[in-house]
Amino acid sequence: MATTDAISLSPKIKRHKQYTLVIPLDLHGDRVLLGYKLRGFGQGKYNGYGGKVEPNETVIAAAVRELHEESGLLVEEPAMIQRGVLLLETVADDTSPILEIHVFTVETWEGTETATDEMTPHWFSLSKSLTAPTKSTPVSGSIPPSFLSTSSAAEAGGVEESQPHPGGPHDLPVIPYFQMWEESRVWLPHLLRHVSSSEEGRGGVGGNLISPEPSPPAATAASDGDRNETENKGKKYFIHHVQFIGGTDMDAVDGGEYSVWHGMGPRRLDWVDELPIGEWEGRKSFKTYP
Ligand SMILES: Nc1[nH]c(=O)nc2c1ncn2[C@H]1C[C@H](O)[C@@H](COP(=O)(O)OP(=O)(O)OP(=O)(O)O)O1
Repeated sequence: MATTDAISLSPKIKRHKQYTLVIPLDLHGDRVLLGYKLRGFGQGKYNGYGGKVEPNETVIAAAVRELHEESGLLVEEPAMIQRGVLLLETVADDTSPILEIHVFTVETWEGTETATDEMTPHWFSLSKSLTAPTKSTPVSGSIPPSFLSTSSAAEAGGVEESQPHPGGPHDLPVIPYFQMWEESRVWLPHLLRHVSSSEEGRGGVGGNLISPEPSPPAATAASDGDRNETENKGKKYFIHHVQFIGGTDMDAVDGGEYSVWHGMGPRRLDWVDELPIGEWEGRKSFKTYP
């Protein structure tokens, strides 16, 4: 509980750097699409699709553009469902901006997911990924070993289709939360449960594939906002504030270099009725937070 109450983002004037993050969901197929990042910021991690919001670009336009550039999927702006915002701050480096990452899901698109020189697409099971595994929970063995290295068909100059899973959606692996950005294991299961429970009300994800909402492990529940899950029902957006203290990611494919964006410190996850997107749209430079 202390972790959720302790945070206060820097009262100093800090630059906000805006990013987008889009997670394609195939609800009827009970699948979530993530990309394995081959280069740049977050190399060697799985993540949604996104990037920096360019000057004079809206957040939603950037989300559409980055999704297309990195995955080949084409969506219209109205199909982007805004789900929340990550406000990530590092206290390990006073000069780093606050990363303001706008999170969207999409459920309809044109085109087929395609490997690019930046991301390789991989489908994961939605219903099996509603709780973040603990460190000791084995990640499903069905992730091909080649996915765990930075070598890929894209690097070799080819285009790699996502791997077929002959047995269908039931065979898809759990999201490899420990190969994602550290705070993803907090907010992503929340988001997936939120989407799944809203879908259940509308007839269910993947027909009747969805299992009953699981109880998260008690230890993480109190500290990561799950205690409010019942009262959060009906609220549409999450805001996840995290401070990083800096550290070495021992799970990283690159062998664990020190990063100021590692070492999750104080954090809180709130669900809200409204997201002040208008307020955030113009916040690309120095502003006082909050
Ligand atoms: N801690 C974090 N948690 C998270 O979930 N996503 C993060 C994250 N830190 C960064 N990201 C995301 C935001 C964005 O989608 C992506 C980083 O974007 P990039 O640096 O690849 O931007 P661009 O695609 O604009 O870059 P270039 O193509 O290199 O110009 O990683």
